[in-house]
This record gives sequence, structure tokens and C-alpha cells, in this order.
Amino acid sequence: MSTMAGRELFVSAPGKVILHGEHAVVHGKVALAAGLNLRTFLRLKPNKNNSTVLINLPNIGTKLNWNISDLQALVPSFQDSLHSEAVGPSSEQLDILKTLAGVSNGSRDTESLAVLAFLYLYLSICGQELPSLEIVVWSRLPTGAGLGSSAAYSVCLSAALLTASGKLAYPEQENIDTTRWTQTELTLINRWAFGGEKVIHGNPSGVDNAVATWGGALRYQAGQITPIERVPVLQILLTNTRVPRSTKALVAGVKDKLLKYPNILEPLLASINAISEECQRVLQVGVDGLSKDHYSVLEELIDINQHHLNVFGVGHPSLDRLCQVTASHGLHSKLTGAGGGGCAVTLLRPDIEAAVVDTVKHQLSECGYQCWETSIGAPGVSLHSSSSLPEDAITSLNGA
Ligand SMILES: Nc1ncnc2c1ncn2[C@@H]1O[C@H](COP(=O)(O)OP(=O)(O)O)[C@@H](O)[C@H]1O
Ligand SMILES: C[C@@](O)(CCOP(=O)(O)O)CC(=O)O
Ligand SMILES: [Mg+2]
Repeated sequence: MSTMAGRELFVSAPGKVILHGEHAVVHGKVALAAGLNLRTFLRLKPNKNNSTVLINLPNIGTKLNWNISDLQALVPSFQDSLHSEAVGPSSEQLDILKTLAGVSNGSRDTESLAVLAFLYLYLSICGQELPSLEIVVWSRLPTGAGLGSSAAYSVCLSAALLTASGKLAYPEQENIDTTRWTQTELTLINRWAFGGEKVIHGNPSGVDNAVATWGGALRYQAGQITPIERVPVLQILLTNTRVPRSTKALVAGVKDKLLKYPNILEPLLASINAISEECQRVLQVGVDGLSKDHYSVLEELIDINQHHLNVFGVGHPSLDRLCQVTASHGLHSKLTGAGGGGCAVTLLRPDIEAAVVDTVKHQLSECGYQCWETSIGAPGVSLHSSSSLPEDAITSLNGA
């Protein structure tokens, strides 16, 4: 085993799709989620002749740097973070970071959250001897659209900073191009990514960072991660309404509603839990091939959950429109992630003709939406050689 200290490294992590259980999972209910083959990529380069740390985020047009000597003075306030049980910033730590980043209180803008999450992870993980680094993060995922870009971002940063600071070993080579960490190491990466998610989401359930870390498909409840080893092949259409939204604001809105109407809304949370359970049951009995009846159940579950999520106030007219367009062709859709705009998932039954899917995609793009036809399940956080990175990723990471 060798450490990566002093070496350039490339990391990637997948986005996710939540089949069922978004929002309810924040309140201890079951969610089913899977990795997506849209990934976030990170390049970390040690800065030999420099005394700064630089973060470059081309998707959002952010490029910032700090003098290590200024940051070093803040380390004592973060040095217990690495060893404490509860991961996530204290309110004192957040105040320090906001002052450092010049972020006003309550700010939820994209750049502020990304920079605060980076500074939190950098100061907490790298500790005593802050290294001089140049970090670029670029993603194929839409930012803030429900596909877990925040978790993929946090997982990439966590894995890269833990490795660069020698707290994680360089993974054993599975093959020369792409390697993964051991289960124990993935647990550490996931733990720190959850801290990053706390900065971005306020009160995350942890499902998104778990999927970005482990990939595949999993069941998540109250911190317990259960991989679903075999899942039938599910073709889906992902559609981004391009209506911007903030997970942090939507999660807080659901909490307020639950506090205001506990007797009215708790039963809906229980219903969403039962939907996740039923979906998992159907996927398991249909593991070698889903029957027509199985697909009918999956479609009904999608419809019921979409109505529940609307009751919680996380729908949006753009999502209603999307559901109407797909329903007019016999397809069923629900929002995925935090809602309020962002993305929806549509189940593509195998009997649906390609021409119908093309028509649906065409009509959705005429609404101004963006579609991807994909299947669920993608590998979790991985370390790459530069030659194994896809061309668009390497161009964006190097050209940024
Ligand atoms: N590639 C990226 N570059 C910079 N910031 C990112 C990137 N991906 C995610 N983020 C951060 O994550 C936030 C979006 O998180 P969130 O609202 O949870 O939406 P989602 O996770 O569904 O994409 C952005 O506001 C930004 O702070
Ligand atoms: C709404 C929620 O269930 C998922 C949020 O996902 P995203 O950030 O919208 O991709 C929140 C959470 O689980 O932390
Ligand atoms: Mg998120």
C-alpha cells in the first residue's frame, strides 16, 4: 500500500435516482435509490511551488483560492472534527467558514454552498498541515436538479482529500485504469461526504452520499444501507424540467408542514414507506424478468407517490406538465430527488415501442425539458488513471 500524498489524482462518483422515498427518508422512512451513469469528476494536483489552495468549479463558473497561512489559523477550530462521532459542521464552524468565504447568513446560492462544503472538508480532513492543492470538479450531472449532484460532489471531495492527506491508502489495483477502495475505506469516505451534504442540504438523510459512494442499487433507512444485489433491468427516462430549486429549502418546507399538520401528514409518510417496501418486493420477485402485472404495480406505485409528494408541497407545474405528457402516451412519471422542479423519472415498459419513446422525448423537449434514456445502477466512487477518463471529462478538468 502506498499513499497518494504528493501525487495527482482523478476521482469520480455517480449521481443517483431515487425510485421511491425522497423526503420521507429524511424522517426515517425507507428509500430505494440507484447510481446513475452520469458522473462527477475531480482532479487534484499538489501545488509544489505555491502556498495556496485553489478550487475550480467550471459547471458554476467559480474559481477561488486562499492563502494556506490564512487558513492554517482556523485549523484549531476544526481539528476535532476528524475524530468526533458526529460528522457535520457545528454552527460555530459554519460561522467561521461563512466569514472566510464572505457568505451572508442564510445564503443558499450555488457557489456559496459549494465553497462552504469544500472549505469544511478541506479544513476538517487535512487538519494540522494543510497541503497546497489545486482542485477541479466537473460534472455531467445537472446541478441542483434532483440527481444528487451535491452528494457526488461531496463524495469526490471526501475521497480525494482523504487520499491526498494520506488518511486513505492508494487503493489496490483491480485493473490499471480504475480502482475502488475497501469497504472500511468507503465507510470513511461516505462519513465525510455526509458532512459535506450537511453543509449543502442542512438536514440530509444520507441516502444520496451512500449511493454516490457504493453505487449499484440500495435500500436506505435511518443510516442503514442495504445493497440490493440483483435488480431487474429497468429502463427509465430521466427528464430535467430545468426549473431550478434548492434541496435545502424543499427539505425545510416539508419539515414545517409536518410540524404544522402531524396527524394529517404522518400517514402519508407511512404510505410512502409502504410504497418503497412494495416496490422492493416487486423488484425482488421479478429479478429474472418483470411480468406485465409487475410493471402495472410499479406504475401504480409511481402515480400514488407522485400524488403524495404533491401533497407535501414539493411538486411544481412543470412536473405536472411532464406527468401529463407522458401519461398521454401511457407512461407513468414521478419527481425524483427533492422536487420543486428539477427532474422526474418515467418508467419505460419493454412493450413500449421506440417510436413512442421518441415522440415523448420530442414533446418533452418542446416544453424546454432535457431527457436522458438510461438504466439504473452505476459503480460508486472510483479512482482513475488520467488515460481512462472519458474525453469530455479530461478536457473539462484540464482546460478549466
Ligand atoms: N459540479 C458542481 N460544481 C459546483 N458545485 C456543485 C456541483 N455539483 C453540486 N454542487 C453543489 O451542490 C448544490 C446542489 O445541490 P442540491 O440542491 O442538493 O441539488 P442536487 O443534489 O439534486 O443536484 C449546488 O448548489 C452546489 O453548491
Ligand atoms: C429530498 C431528499 O430525500 C433527496 C434530495 O436529493 P437531491 O439533492 O434533490 O438530489 C433529501 C435527502 O434524502 O437528504
Ligand atoms: Mg443534493
